[in-house]
Formats: sequence, structure tokens, C-alpha cells
Amino acid sequence: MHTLLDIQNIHKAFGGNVVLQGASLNVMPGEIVGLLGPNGSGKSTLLNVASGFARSDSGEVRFQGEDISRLPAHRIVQHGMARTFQLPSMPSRMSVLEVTLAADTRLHGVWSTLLRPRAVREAEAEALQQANQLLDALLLTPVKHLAASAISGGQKKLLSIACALMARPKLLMLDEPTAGVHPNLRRDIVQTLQRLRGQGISQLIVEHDMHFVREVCTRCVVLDRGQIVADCKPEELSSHPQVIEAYLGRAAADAAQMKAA
Ligand SMILES: Nc1ncnc2c1ncn2[C@@H]1O[C@H](COP(=O)(O)OP(=O)(O)OP(=O)(O)O)[C@@H](O)[C@H]1O
Repeated sequence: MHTLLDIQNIHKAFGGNVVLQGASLNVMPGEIVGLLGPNGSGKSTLLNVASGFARSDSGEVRFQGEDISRLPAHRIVQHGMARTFQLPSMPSRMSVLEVTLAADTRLHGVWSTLLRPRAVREAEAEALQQANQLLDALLLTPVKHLAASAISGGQKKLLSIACALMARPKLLMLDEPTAGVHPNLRRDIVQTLQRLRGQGISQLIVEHDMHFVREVCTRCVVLDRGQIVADCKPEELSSHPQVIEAYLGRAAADAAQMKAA
């Protein structure tokens, strides 16, 4: 089986602040990989680099074998990799449905759009149908005509997932999809992500909630101070010495090892 996403040896500094120091990870088809780590360890930066929202200083990102390290974000989406953001901000002058439609990646030339030949009209009808289906699946139909800025924070997270799915991605990258979300909505997000996996959409998810990670992820990668310190099954996290050290410090890791011995 070929690797879907292969991130190799990424280095990234902001001025003197060295954030990523040779971080590498991969996602295989069918996986939901959790990217964990303490605050400020570089998780969102790694997602930004992989999705074309930030340039690495060195290292390589390959998607389905192709080097996408220097591609801009919109080209990466067209390759089949879409993402959401930690704090999605939504426009006030567009409805939920319009925002979803605007995320459609089927591009048409200016002239063909203006003249609206049949192919463009058919593509627009297809996009509308897809948007309505996604909003329905993500329980956003009741609010689809409201201003996108007016819906709740949890609903904005669902809307950003709908927008990412408009690109029909093979890999969906989610930055803290359940942070600040009500437990009922959290359950809906968990079910949605599991259903998407069933539909063949692999996922890379930045998340702090360990219950969520155990429920959803098939594998976990832990980042600490810009370096990958663990790559393991979710159930191995709580006893992994490097994970304990990353979250609780060296003394806690030593104590855990002595207890296990
Ligand atoms: N655009 C930027 N300019 C300058 N520094 C940045 C920028 N983006 C991130 N950083 C810095 O990079 C470091 C890592 O931030 P990042 O958001 O990647 O961490 P994180 O692991 O996602 O944290 P959290 O779990 O708190 O969201 C932080 O010190 C942050 O200030």
C-alpha cells in the first residue's frame, strides 16, 4: 500500500524561535492519525506546512508520491488534501450554504462561467446538491440560510468540515475539531469522522482530548518541542515514557518507569 501523506524532516523557525526540528510523519490510506503534543509544540505549524499555509525552511512533503512542498494551499487542495482551522472565522455577509458553495474547487474559466454553457450549469447543480447533502449530514440544514458568522462555535467547526469536504479530499486534516464543542455535538463529530473514514477519507487530526483520540484515531504521533517523540497506538499513549515526559516532565516519566519495573 502506498503512503498517502509523507512528511519528511521538516525544519521551521520564526525568527529565532525554532518550532520544528526535523519532524517526520506519514498517513497511510484508511488511517485516522492523531497528532498530539503539549501547547506550543508545533502541531498547527506542521499542519500549516503540510497544507501549504506556511513554508518550511527545509524538509519535504509528499502527497501520493508527489512533492507538494512548494505548492500554494489552493493547489494542494486540488491534489486531494483539505483542512480545517482551529478557530474558524466565518463571513457575516454570506449564508452557511453560500460559504459551503464557495468552497467548491471545480474551477471554470471566466468566459464559460459568464456564458454559462451547459457543462457549467451542470457542475453548479452538482455542487449545490453536494453542498446540501454535506450540510444535511453535518446537521446544518436548519441553519443553512443564516449568516455564517451567526451560527454557534461548534456549528462553525462543522461548517468548516463541510467546506473542506466540498473539495472531495482523500485526506482531511482537522485542527482541534472538538475544542469548545458541546458533548452532543462532539458525539456527532466523532460519528461523522468515523463515517468519513468508512467512505475512504483518511484523516490527520490535531487534538488534545484523549477520549476523542482513543475513540477515533487508529494511530497517534506525538510532537514535543518540534520533534516527533512517539508513534504508537492510542491505547499505548498513557504508558509511553516519551509521552509522559512531554506532558508531565522527566520526573514523572522516571516515576512511571520505576513503577512498571
Ligand atoms: N506565524 C507565526 N509567527 C511567529 N510565530 C509563530 C507563528 N505560528 C506559530 N508560531 C509559534 O510557533 C510555536 C508553535 O505554535 P503552534 O501553534 O504550531 O503550536 P501548537 O502545538 O499547535 O500549540 P497549541 O496546542 O497551543 O495550539 C509557538 O511558539 C508560536 O508562537
